[in-house]
Amino acid sequence: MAYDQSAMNELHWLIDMVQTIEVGLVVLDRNYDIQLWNGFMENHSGVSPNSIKGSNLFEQFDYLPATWLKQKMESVFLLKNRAFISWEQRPYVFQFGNYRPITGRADFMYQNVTLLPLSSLTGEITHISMIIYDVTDVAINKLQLKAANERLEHLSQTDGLTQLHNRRHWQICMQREFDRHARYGEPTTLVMFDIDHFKRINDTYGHIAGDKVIQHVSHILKQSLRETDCAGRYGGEEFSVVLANTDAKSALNFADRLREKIAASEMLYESAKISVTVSIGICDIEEELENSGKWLANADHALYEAKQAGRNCCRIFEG
Ligand SMILES: Nc1nc2c(ncn2[C@@H]2O[C@H](COP(=O)(O)OP(=O)(O)OP(=O)(O)O)[C@@H](O)[C@H]2O)c(=O)[nH]1
Repeated sequence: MAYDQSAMNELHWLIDMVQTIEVGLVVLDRNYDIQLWNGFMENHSGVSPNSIKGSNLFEQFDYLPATWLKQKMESVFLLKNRAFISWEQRPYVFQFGNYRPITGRADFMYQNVTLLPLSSLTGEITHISMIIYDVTDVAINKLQLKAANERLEHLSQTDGLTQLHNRRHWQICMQREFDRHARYGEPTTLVMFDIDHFKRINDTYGHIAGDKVIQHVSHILKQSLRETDCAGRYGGEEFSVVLANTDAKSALNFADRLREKIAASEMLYESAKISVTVSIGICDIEEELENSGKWLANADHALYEAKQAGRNCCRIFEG
């Protein structure tokens, strides 16, 4: 008798805990009809256990990804194994609002869900249980950390003045294109250019005007690029571009168009109209090129020749 009493007590406590625990508990039968719906589910869905018991889960919540979820549930019935749904795979299964004040930034509750086979007294799997965990805090923290890391990564790769790749990151891209050429042999060309007599701009109009000219030139450069081109600010007023799938002749077309666009444009600074020109060096990858450093040096040499030839012109490196 005393044993019965204690067992009854235990059962009572368990039911109480199931009702009040801060985790969602749902039991479904073989037809996905709801057999148990605890307090957590009631609080977040607004639907009481009495009104939902016996109704079909997928009819009750028609937004549920039925095909996908049924497939997972069938495998739980069949293989008698647990299955997990992580918020990273699917942010939520049940569309519940997020009421937590600390994570007010999320509009919905992120969830991890476990599907658990429930066996009858004969050992048959007749039901499954869904256990729904609110992981909004963890998810938001992780997403914020990821976003912050992405911002930091972008900052560490980007030149602040022009928003082009900075020198270090551009060199990594350039090396990648050099290696790609070694593997696939596609024509790849390096273009380096430098603003002519830039010192005079600084001396005449001041450093701020000089900075604006650098931004102006990089803006025109960005407009001229294709998706696959990799452009960077190599140094103060020196820019570098790797043109993928482009031979020296096509690169010369690109470079001449860019040069003409820059020469034809004007930048307004205070009441002054500032025009600049650029000199451009071009070098494609030849078979005898030992490394990317030599490629860069050759393009730089071609740029030097363009300067020597009177500036505002392009030169292709001739070995
Ligand atoms: N405003 C500004 N000036 C810079 C920046 N980086 C480098 N410079 C200046 O750019 C000038 C480069 O001058 P030089 O290398 O002599 O070349 P240049 O006057 O352009 O002459 P050429 O290249 O021979 O046509 C220097 O005066 C640098 O101080 C920058 O970020 N902003």
